[in-house]
Order: sequence, then structure tokens, then C-alpha cells
Amino acid sequence: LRSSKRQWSISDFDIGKPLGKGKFGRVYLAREIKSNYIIALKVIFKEQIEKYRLHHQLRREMEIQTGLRHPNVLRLYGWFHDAERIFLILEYAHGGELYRQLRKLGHLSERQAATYIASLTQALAYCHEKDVIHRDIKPENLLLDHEGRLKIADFGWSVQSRSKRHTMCGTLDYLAPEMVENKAHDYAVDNWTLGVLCYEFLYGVPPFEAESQKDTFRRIMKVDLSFPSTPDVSAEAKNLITRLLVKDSSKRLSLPKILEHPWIVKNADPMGI
Ligand SMILES: Clc1cnc2c(Nc3ccc(N4CCOCC4)cc3)nc(-c3cccnc3)cn12
Repeated sequence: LRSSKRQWSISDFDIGKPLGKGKFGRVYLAREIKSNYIIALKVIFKEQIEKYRLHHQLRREMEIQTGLRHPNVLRLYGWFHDAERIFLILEYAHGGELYRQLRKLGHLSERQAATYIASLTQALAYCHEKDVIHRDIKPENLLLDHEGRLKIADFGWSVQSRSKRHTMCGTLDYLAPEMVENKAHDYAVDNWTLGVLCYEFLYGVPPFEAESQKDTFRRIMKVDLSFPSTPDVSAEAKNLITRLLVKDSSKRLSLPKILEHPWIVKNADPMGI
């Protein structure tokens, strides 16, 4: 699907089944008719964008996403619009949502968790090089390709799938203390989030989960971190998590240091699968 500047329109595509829906619109499986290329078509309603005054954010996010080329970042090939909708032409992730796999398995093996964390770290290092931060990473924004390779699939318009519980929307679970406190955040928020995800991949629940958002807020601010006795997780994995979930953002393990961490070196599959 050459991402040349040609003008796409809805008549270029056969629309298939809906993959998920969210506040701003839906995602459909689709096929570009001339090339038979399978893509995901994200439909965003203009009146929703206007209502939430998100024009500039959507445009910025789309410009960013189009410029990103990395094996672990979902491609945005292009976009087009009609009177009431904006259409994003996205790479189709055949494996679906990582979230669904995590729920199905309960928790991941140390090898699988380390492989996903290494892929995420490489994708984030690439994004940071391109001055893109805070990719709002949470399991619902992580997809898998046909080989099971992780793809960060968010540009702030994450969608909730029909089948998935909506516990995720509006959750604080993945936000770093400086985010939760609404302070200026920098690149290091993503390092914190990697710690949260690593914990959730290994235990099946996020580290600061609580009954209410208020309690989650308190647990994040206190960095109230504890490791359950089951599943049995290696000391190296706990060491990495502990070195990421640090309140002082300047003291969190850097992305390059994560890739050199013994647990990652020992467990991550170099092919990212
Ligand atoms: Cl963007 C984008 C690119 N590819 C996808 C995709 N792909 C995808 C593939 C396979 C299955 N499976 C459904 C169960 O049986 C196995 C296959 C789901 C989604 N899903 C979403 C999405 C978005 C929101 C909610 N839920 C899914 C967004 N996507």
C-alpha cells in the first residue's frame, strides 16, 4: 500500500467486520480493492472531534504516526475524510490484542514477557529519538502481528473492543506519579509504564490496582509495590520492575540500560517473537 500522497476515498476499499469501537469511532477490517491489501480502517466522527476540540491533537498524532517506521510500531499508511468522518488507513495486526492473550493465559511466561518488554523498549527508544513521548502504552494499545510480534497501536485514539470489559477506559493504572499529579512529564513516563506492563505481563494484574481510582492514585504516589508469592517470578524480573517503578523519574532505568538488564538479556527472544 504505497503511502504516496494519492487521494484515497472510501470507494477504494471493501469494508469487512468491525474489529472494535471506541469513543471516537470504530475500527474495521478492510481490503484495498486494487491491490487486495488487507488493512484496518479506523473511522473517527468529525462531530466527536469538534465536540472535544481535538482537531489539533488528531492532526499532530497523525503526522507523528505517519512518520514512524519501526517493526514494533503499527504503520499509519495514510488518511482521507468525507463530510462527517475521518478515515485512518492502518496496518492490520492479524494477531489481535495483546490484552486478549494476557486475559486468556492469565499471565505470560518470563520469556514472553521479556520479549514484549524488549520490543516495547526498542520501539520507545525509536519514538524518543523522533521526539515522540508518552505513547500512552497500556495493554489495550498493544497488538500482535501474524508472527506474534508486538505492535504499539496507539496515537491517542485507542479503541475499546466490543468483547473487552471497559475497566481499562479512564484507568490510572499505567500512569506515572508525575502524570497522575498532572506535572510536566518527560520521556521517563514511558520507563515507568514499562515497569507497570512488565509486572502485569508476569502477574496478570497491574501493580497498583485498587477498588477505586483514589486508592490507585494513592498506591502510585506511594509506589506501594508488592510481589505476590504466586506465580513464582524470578528475582531478576522483580529487580527490573523495582528499577523502573521509581518515583524520581531521573532515577528510573534508562531504555538502553533496560536492554542490557540480565533478565532481558537472558529471556528476550532477539527476533521479538
Ligand atoms: Cl488498528 C488495528 C490493526 N489491527 C487491529 C486489530 N486486529 C485484530 C486481529 C484479530 C483479532 N481476532 C479476534 C479474535 O479471534 C482472533 C482474531 C482481533 C483484532 N484489532 C484492533 C482492535 C481495536 C479495538 C478493539 N479490538 C481490536 C485494531 N487493529
